[in-house]
Amino acid sequence: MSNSDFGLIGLAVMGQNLVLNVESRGFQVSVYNRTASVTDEFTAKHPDKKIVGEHTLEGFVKSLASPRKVMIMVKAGGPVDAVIESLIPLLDKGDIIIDGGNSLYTDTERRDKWLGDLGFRFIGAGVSGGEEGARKGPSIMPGGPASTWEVMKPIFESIAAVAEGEPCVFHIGPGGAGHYVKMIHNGIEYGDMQLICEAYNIFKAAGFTPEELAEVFTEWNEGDLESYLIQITSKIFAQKDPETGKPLVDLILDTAGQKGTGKWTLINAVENAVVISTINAAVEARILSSMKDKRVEASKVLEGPKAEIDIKKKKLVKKVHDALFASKIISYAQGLDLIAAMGKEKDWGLDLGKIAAIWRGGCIIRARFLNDITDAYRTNPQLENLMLAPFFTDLLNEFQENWREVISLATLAGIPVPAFSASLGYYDSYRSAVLPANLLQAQRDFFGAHTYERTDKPRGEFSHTDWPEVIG
Ligand SMILES: NC(=O)C1=CN([C@@H]2O[C@H](COP(=O)(O)OP(=O)(O)OC[C@H]3O[C@@H](n4cnc5c(N)ncnc54)[C@H](OP(=O)(O)O)[C@@H]3O)[C@@H](O)[C@H]2O)C=CC1
Ligand SMILES: O=C(CO)[C@H](O)[C@H](O)COP(=O)(O)O
Repeated sequence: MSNSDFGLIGLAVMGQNLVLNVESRGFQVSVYNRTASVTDEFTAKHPDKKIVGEHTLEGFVKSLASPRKVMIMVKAGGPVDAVIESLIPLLDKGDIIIDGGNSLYTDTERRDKWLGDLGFRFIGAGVSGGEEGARKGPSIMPGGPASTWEVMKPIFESIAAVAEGEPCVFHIGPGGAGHYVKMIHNGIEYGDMQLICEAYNIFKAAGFTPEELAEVFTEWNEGDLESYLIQITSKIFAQKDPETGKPLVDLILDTAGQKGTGKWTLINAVENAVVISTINAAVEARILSSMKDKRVEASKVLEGPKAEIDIKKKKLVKKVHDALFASKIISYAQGLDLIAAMGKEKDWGLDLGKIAAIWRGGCIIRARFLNDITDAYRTNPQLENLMLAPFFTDLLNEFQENWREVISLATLAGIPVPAFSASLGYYDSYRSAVLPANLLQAQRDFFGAHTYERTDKPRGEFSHTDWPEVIG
């Protein structure tokens, strides 16, 4: 048998499906998994495919054509380093290692330097699309040297999703840029998911059944909210539990898991002094959801109104649609703002139009409105904030009344809407020519002589006041 064009290590959900995808494009693929039985089961399931299963890393490396292209799809963190360390003695200079997992971008930068110094080539590529995307065409966000990308381009372009005739992959930038953009993609994913959950909670309080919600989300998916997450949500509401015949969603415990990309996004936002309040609220909502026992105890003593919303269902659907869409625009505005800030800070030369374009297909956040985001940045690559692109300004102006009403209705009924509220708070703050920070500056000057600028003096000229003494 000839040597394989591509090798993949880590045959869990993502790895297996990526292998099948690569193989289906005409490449021969060698595979290796730490637990050998997984390799055997996988190759036995696909006897007619050009897939070579290996039980040892030595055999795996030997089975690859030069320069070797080895993709690692294992758990992020220590396992990636462990696999790289085992590969180093077996590879030749010039061979290419691709980490396709959800690695923290700073780890990718460390690995980029480590492997580069040893003469290997390294690509840190975010891959999005879950099981189905990996199999049929994910969105891929590769970072690393442009020359290494050129070698990988034919394979990556052939396996990626296609949106509007364009492959959902391009060279994002050097070093950790690809994994960084994937991290923000996931932060935005958290925001999208939480906003949908808040809409669901409001609908529940208005008496919608899961069957009715399946219809609402199906209808939404045929309009301007069309997206993968809205689509799967409609399917979730329609799903019955085979054991009980009840809607499955009603039987799932309300405690959310998270693997870290949302938290990393928040840390990075704080480091860059960029507001991502919608994503922040989404991460915190997952944390609060996981405190199930504490919430159950608190629900017995802390009072609030009955969670009931009394409004005609059809009217509510339109209002919640507007609140959801407006909040979603804010979430993307914030995520893209963070990418722009970090891109500048790191001098990565990031292209927001191209990034939005590769999120239009394959990935979890794929959505019809990413076409409009792509257009907005292609029209004006220097766009200050997505909210200020005329298309989105018009939508926000149209939606803002219903958005406020939904948040008021929810708040008066004691229904938590942290991501809706955080989004509106950002919108209202951003559009306020005057904020109450004058008082804040006075407070800072009062207790710490931090000085302040005055409205009647030029910017950059700082004043201080001898405030009255307050301590005894
Ligand atoms: N699942 C998803 O929807 C998505 C996942 N990702 C990312 O892709 C990567 C793979 O994800 P997924 O397919 O879900 O698999 P998991 O993250 O569950 O990882 C399981 C794989 O990692 C291997 N592994 C774990 N520890 C080690 C180690 N110390 N040495 C060698 N191999 C090890 C396992 O081997 P063994 O069988 O021997 O245990 C198995 O092949 C992760 O980084 C994930 O975050 C990205 C996008 C979507
Ligand atoms: O990267 C992904 C999707 O894009 C993975 O599914 C990831 O695990 C999602 O994050 P979390 O597990 O924290 O919800």
